[in-house]
Amino acid sequence: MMRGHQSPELVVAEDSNTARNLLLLLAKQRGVRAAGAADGESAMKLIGHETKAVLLDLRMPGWDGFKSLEYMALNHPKIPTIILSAADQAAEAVRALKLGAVDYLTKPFDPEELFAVVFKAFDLYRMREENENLRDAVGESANTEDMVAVSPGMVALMSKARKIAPLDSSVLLTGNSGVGKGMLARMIHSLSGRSSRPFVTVSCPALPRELLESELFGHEKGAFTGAVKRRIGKIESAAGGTLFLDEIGDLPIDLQPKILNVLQDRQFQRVGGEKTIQADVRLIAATNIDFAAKIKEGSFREDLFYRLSVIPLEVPSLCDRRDEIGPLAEKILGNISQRRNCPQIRLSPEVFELFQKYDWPGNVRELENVLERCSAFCEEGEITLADLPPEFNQATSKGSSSSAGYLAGMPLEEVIRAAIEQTLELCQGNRAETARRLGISEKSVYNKLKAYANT
Ligand SMILES: Nc1ncnc2c1ncn2[C@@H]1O[C@H](COP(=O)(O)OP(=O)(O)OP(=O)(O)O)[C@@H](O)[C@H]1O
Repeated sequence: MMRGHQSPELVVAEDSNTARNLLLLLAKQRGVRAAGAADGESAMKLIGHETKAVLLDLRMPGWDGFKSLEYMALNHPKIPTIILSAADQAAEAVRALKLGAVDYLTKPFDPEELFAVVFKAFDLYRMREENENLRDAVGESANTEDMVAVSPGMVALMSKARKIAPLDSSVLLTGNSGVGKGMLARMIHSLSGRSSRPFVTVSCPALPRELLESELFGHEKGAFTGAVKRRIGKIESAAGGTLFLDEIGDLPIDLQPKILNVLQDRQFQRVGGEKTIQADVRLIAATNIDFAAKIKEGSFREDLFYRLSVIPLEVPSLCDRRDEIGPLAEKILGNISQRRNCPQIRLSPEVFELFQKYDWPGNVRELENVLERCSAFCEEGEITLADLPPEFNQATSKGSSSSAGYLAGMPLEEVIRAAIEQTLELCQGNRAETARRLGISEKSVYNKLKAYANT
């Protein structure tokens, strides 16, 4: 039964009274506590502690879907938003997805399909919450023992990291995607004098420019449309601790002087604010790109690069430390087994050998994903060749650790499709990251996927 003080699990923003009332009725029939409003702004006010998803019409009087999405990204980033769009609004729906909506449904919708999407969004919300709790827990406990380091390169890196951890200088971590830069940053923080204060991460490509600026520096009430209350940015919330700027190469050029100011003068201003605020953070930045090219083309300031890289540390790719694949796999499988409360899952000798030969372009993250997936299917606690994903077998069965051998003779379109689909999987469905890694536009990724969906 709905109690007065409980906030809705589902908020519906839809200007058509008939459609809104129908949605609320359908929700009630499924035991979902829902509330609705006819415009975005009123709907946003209904969001409470128990809200796990928002259904958002795109065209509404007052705050439309886009304005509401921006508000959600700023104020309720964990709550998934599902777009309700008319059949002729496909382009707008895509824009909404880019602004962070998780899915979109075209009207008229099938109630079963609609609620399947809503329940998936509830699951996603729970997952985001769990991840956040997990991250907080890991943040507290990250220490040298969590990080596997047995290869000479990693042992040397860890020893350097331990030495520089207590200093307050900024650190630039370089290395390919998934090598462990984020983990190393946490470790440096946990070994520093700032360890009892927050470790705060900001991923530069994850947000559009305006949202990123507000995420970093915060904003004053009324600074821009949607800024309905003052917001404290990540630099401020990391006070006394460490700010980890992931993928710093994607920091927009016009935000770079503001970060330079934080590094040089240890101060900044909130967006729309006049007060100068002291920035008490240690900066650790990470990148997987070649800065020389970015500086040359003028998209990254050289002075900022030098300020950031007072201490440069390079994390080697997994294929350059193959002796670490075994210990890493064991550690990851240990974590999985512990989480599932089952005996330690092992690799069969054949899989172990194959793992040593494989190139691991997605590095430790790919190893984690493969193990996570295989251990869900494996029987009797051992991962065998049959449990491996097909593309993994394909890539290695030709006796070559590089994929070039099996690509030869394949129709180009299939190669492109495989590259897009596998990169998307590697990036856990993140289209923007997929586009970035493949060096194509996000629109091209979207168009290709749309075309593949019809074949
Ligand atoms: N040496 C290691 N020991 C144990 N786990 C590791 C190690 N290196 C990486 N991992 C794990 O691999 C995953 C990827 O690591 P992380 O996110 O730190 O990589 P990254 O280099 O920051 O990636 P990206 O550039 O894509 O952000 C994480 O789940 C991390 O816990």
